[in-house]
Amino acid sequence: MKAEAIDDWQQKNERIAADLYEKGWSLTDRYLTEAFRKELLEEQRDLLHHGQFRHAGVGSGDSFAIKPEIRSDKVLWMDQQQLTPLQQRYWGLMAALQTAINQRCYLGLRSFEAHFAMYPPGSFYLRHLDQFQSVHYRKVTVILYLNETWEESDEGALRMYFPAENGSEEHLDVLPLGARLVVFLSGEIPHEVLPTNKGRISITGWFRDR
Ligand SMILES: O=C(O)CCC(=O)C(=O)O
Ligand SMILES: [Fe+2]
Repeated sequence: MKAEAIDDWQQKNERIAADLYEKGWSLTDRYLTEAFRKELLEEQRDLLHHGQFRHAGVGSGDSFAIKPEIRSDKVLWMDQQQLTPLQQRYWGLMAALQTAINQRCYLGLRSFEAHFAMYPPGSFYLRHLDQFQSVHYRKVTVILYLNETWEESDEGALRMYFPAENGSEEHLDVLPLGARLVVFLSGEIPHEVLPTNKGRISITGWFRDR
């Protein structure tokens, strides 16, 4: 990579880490080049066509269950031991982001896990936190959208909830625009995926402290 390209990533990562420190979440558009986004999308479509995706579940360990009334997306976990060259590039970007977050936020992030996600038309994920009751090691959520195009009428926004000044709550809707990266504290920001009208494709990852 050219020196200025590395500077560019470094700057993006430092700003994301600063946002996370100051307000607990961050949004970056054009996190990836169009070429890289398209390659990741193609690879994900390929894996989908080969039937490798499974219905996602909720909870972990003994409490894991497939609950289509709570979430109806399909996922494919990446295997760190068997990453394709393209997935390695994504993993490398996330490693750099993890370093930037650790330097700024002292979260002690030590490992990363990620899955491809596909929300078929009509699917959703009801309001939740990304930390499970019994499992606290997910510290930071990072979602990268890969969609080719997205209009307001396609719906399927990520809705994040925040405490408002008067003790009530406000929310922010974020459309899953291609190459958009959303990062937030897994244990602090309740969120949901509103029903989508169109197939919705992303990679969701979590930085963990163990
Ligand atoms: O895809 C999104 O916008 C959010 C997905 C999500 O909340 C999750 O996988 O835990
Ligand atoms: Fe989530």
